[in-house]
Amino acid sequence: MEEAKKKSMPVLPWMRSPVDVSLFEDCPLDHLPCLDPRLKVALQNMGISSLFPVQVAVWQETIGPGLFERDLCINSPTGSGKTLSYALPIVQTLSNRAVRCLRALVVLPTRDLALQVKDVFAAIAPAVGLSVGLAVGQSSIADEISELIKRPKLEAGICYDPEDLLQELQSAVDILVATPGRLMDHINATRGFTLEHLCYLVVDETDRLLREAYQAWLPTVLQLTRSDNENRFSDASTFLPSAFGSLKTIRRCGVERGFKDKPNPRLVKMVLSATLTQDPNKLAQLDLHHPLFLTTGETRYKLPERLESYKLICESKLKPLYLVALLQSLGEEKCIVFTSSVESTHRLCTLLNHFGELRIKIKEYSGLQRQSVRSKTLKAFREGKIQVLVSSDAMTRGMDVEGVNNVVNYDKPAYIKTYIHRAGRTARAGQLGRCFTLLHKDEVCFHLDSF
Ligand SMILES: Nc1ncnc2c1ncn2[C@@H]1O[C@H](COP(=O)(O)OP(=O)(O)OP(=O)(O)O)[C@@H](O)[C@H]1O
Repeated sequence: MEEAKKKSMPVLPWMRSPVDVSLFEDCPLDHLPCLDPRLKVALQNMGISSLFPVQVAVWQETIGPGLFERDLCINSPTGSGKTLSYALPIVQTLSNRAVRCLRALVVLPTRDLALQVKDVFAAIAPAVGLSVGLAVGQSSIADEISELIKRPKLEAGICYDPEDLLQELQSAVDILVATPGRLMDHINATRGFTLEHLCYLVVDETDRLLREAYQAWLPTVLQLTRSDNENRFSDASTFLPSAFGSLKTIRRCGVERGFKDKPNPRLVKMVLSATLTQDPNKLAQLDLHHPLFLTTGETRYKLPERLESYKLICESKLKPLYLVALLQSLGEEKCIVFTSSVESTHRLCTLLNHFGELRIKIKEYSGLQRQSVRSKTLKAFREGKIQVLVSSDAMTRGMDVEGVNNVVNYDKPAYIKTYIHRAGRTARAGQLGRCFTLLHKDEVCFHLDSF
């Protein structure tokens, strides 16, 4: 037991004395210190009357006594409300900005997740006069640029000297939610796109984003947001883009834009996941400043409180029949069935749709499909027009669909982390949920509770 505990002990010293989020309780909005009344109304309009524990803990480290002095590493279960935990303090802090420029950047691994997070910001930011943009490649790059960059003189019908153009371009957004690919497109080629004034960088689903280098987006962003005295430009030339549309984005020391006499603040980083890596090499890429680790309880990963996990043991060849019987018993409840590959997703979905007894709508959702098809399916699932989604792991991370009561692992997840993210599509926000895993008797040693 002691051995096991030692083994799971993080290597990094600052990870060994975390803030335990499980010691926090829900906090009614009326009792939340310093909450801007306009944001309180916006939250109430979203149906939120109190903050969840992770949101209260992060509030303390940002708006509360912590005052954003440390970078935050947040490891909190799926569905525990991590999105609002960073969105709310960022919006509240930026609410007193005097001049619009890009001050917060949130990076997510997929377009659907970015859209979801943008919706959360969009529900609160306008209440305090802030504007939120999206850079995910959903529309053409030209359309995206016109959403993100403003040309004041042109708008006012005034002719301008092309030489002055760069000076005149301004950000049309205060907060940008982006996927790494499109972010790099703007960094490389969009005139007037600058990270010069960035104050907050959020890396959501950190462990997934750190696995993928995506044109060196992270070192590029870190380099572009370093202040002059830290900036060794020659070192950067190894990865900085050649076209380099954002040469001007190198952060300057000096006065913060719109705040007279206030020095440019340090870039604050917030990194989050339900399965946050503890690997020092991976975390080193984030170049964290005096980081504070927030986690829930003593175990490394935690499942949602109200998740019920079941193992269904059957012979491999009978799996489809077991699944049909299970789906029949679940009636019209929303359910996501996970398979191990895009090919088996397609096969299983086709098969299920041939079972006449299943009087529910079943659709496939996988990485093999075009984004537009996936988005349409997801919308129909959200609206309850589809009851069952058969999905590959494209769906496992972060997706938040209301009313998903059941998750089925048709194929056993290869890793505990995969189990956590799949199961976490249900039992969100304190709701009840069930996760069924179909196993062959030789696979029963797969311990769902071994973490
Ligand atoms: N304070 C709150 N009160 C009620 N509902 C909330 C609150 N905060 C968040 N929610 C809801 O909880 C759900 C889960 O939130 P969110 O998607 O941020 O979870 P998460 O921790 O990021 O999960 P994952 O790790 O799966 O990405 C969302 O539907 C959100 O609207």
